[in-house]
Amino acid sequence: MNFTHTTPSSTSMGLSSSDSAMLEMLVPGYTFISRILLSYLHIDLTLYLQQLVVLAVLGAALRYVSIYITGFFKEYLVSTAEIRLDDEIFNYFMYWISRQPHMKRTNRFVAGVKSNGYLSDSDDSDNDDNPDPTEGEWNEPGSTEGGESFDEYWAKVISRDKYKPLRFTPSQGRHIFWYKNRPLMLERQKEHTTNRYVLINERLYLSCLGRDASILRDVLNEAQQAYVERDGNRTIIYRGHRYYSGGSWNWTRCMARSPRPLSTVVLDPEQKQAFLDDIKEYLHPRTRRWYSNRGIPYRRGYLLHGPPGTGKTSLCFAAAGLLGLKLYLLNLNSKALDEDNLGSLFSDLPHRCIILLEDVDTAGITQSRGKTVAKATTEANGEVEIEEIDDVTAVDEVAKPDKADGISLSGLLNVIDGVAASEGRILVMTSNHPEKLDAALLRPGRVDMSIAFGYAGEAAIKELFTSIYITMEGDSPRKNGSRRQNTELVKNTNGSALIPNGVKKSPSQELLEQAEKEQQESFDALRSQIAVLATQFASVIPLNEFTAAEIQGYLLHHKNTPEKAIQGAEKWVQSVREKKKSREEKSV
Ligand SMILES: Nc1ncnc2c1ncn2[C@@H]1O[C@H](COP(=O)(O)OP(=O)(O)OP(=O)(O)O)[C@@H](O)[C@H]1O
Repeated sequence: MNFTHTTPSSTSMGLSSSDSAMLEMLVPGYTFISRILLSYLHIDLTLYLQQLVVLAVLGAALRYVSIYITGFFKEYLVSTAEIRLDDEIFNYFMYWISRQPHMKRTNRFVAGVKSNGYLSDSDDSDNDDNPDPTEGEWNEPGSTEGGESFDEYWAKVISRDKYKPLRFTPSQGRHIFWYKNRPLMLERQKEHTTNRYVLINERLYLSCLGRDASILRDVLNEAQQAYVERDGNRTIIYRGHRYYSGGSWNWTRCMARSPRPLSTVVLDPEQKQAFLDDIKEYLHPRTRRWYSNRGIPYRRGYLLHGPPGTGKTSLCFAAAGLLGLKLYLLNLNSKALDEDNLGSLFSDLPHRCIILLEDVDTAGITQSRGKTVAKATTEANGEVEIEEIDDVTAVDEVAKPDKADGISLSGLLNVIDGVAASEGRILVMTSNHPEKLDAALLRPGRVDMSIAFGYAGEAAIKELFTSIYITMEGDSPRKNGSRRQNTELVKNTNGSALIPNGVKKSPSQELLEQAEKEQQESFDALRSQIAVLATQFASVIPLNEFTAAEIQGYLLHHKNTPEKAIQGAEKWVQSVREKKKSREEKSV
């Protein structure tokens, strides 16, 4: 007797195992489906084998052709711009697109209270990057606009703060929208990453039909313009930062703040002017040429030194605002920052900017590079005097032990002015103890100018007092609203409808002149009154003992009552002295 062993998957269906394997390859799941159909519905797929094979081959061919055509289309008939999350353009584009009318109509969007989502953890509606919409909105009781009490105003602000403005950006996937009568496609893609520290990484692809990508550049330029216009004249601050442990460091925009007028920084006017003139001279185009003609690296460094709270950071910030420069902050104390990252941060700096390294003496870079070191001491005139010393132990009390992590002195020196160091930037270092710094860090080329900030002398005390009590543009009137009335007058008389044609000097013009004169007189009277009070205040405060920050802090307690500030000054001096003494005793 002849037995032939058959299996359902081969002979019963008339298929060899190689045929099944081929079908399985063309139609994944074929074997499973055919068995189910045979068992439950008694449909034998092998009867339709020819048709099935033709269909499968056709399907595979179609898939291949469609991939090829899509690839061809993408490569030759479509232009695409890629936008990466770690670049500022991502913010520009998200800001721009969230304000486009089609974002109101789309049914697939990401809703959020931040415009960018990830780039900056502090870039939300609560910080300075988004101007407060309620700023200057309060109408005092009795004002012509219809006043409200502070409590009413505050209740309004608080209830508005509960609702952060919502922003809508396109969700993951493809979106078609129209720009200048042309269809554009935006694809938002989440990046797959194996790094467990990276929570989100994504890219945008902006495409248009045709090989001419100028429309994409137009969109991106417009996005940048919208973003930059929003900043106005505010000073943009970046900080060196990394997204996740082990990742690379980048400059992240952290806020945009109203510029600080240089006049509000109390410092010897000559020093202030010298600092500003020096920066301006450095930024002048002829200086760059001058440097390059002589082969001198085009770099400038400043050291601002003095006790805490004497205005070092304020001066740097005011200079950035005045010159419209971006400010880059970097904390050298971070153990996670290594020399490679420091180098790449410096090389990523734009050509014109201020990079501020605060408190360099605390950054663990105080150890010397070699055997011959120098001891830096601050002279009475504020200059940092450098004295060469052969023995390393001579500065032992200021030298920290080698750090396992972070930046070494030679690492810092290399990025500041090594062969690969960037050019064009303004480096500002601040220090509370310049005498602790290695002479190598202070030598010309690295520090070209040093400015000493000291405790407040008589002129500084008077200036601080005056700056608190003088009425400035934008201040609300403190009493009876006389300033506001004057402003109203200016507004009304400026209106063209109030000045009849052909009349040289209308009654309203005369009124305006009269009001301006009165305003000037009352301003002069106020100024001289404040000058007298400032002299009284300066006579009570011991000279060269308190920092500007301390004096300012005290005056802020009496910001509407200068007389009270003078009366309480002596008591305040005593209490601060006692606090300092007890702090010193504790630290000994
Ligand atoms: N010379 C000054 N003129 C005007 N304001 C000052 C001055 N010094 C300090 N202040 C005020 O004190 C505060 C602290 O000032 P700032 O941060 O500039 O001091 P700093 O010298 O940089 O201090 P630190 O060494 O601690 O960084 C600020 O609010 C600033 O307005």
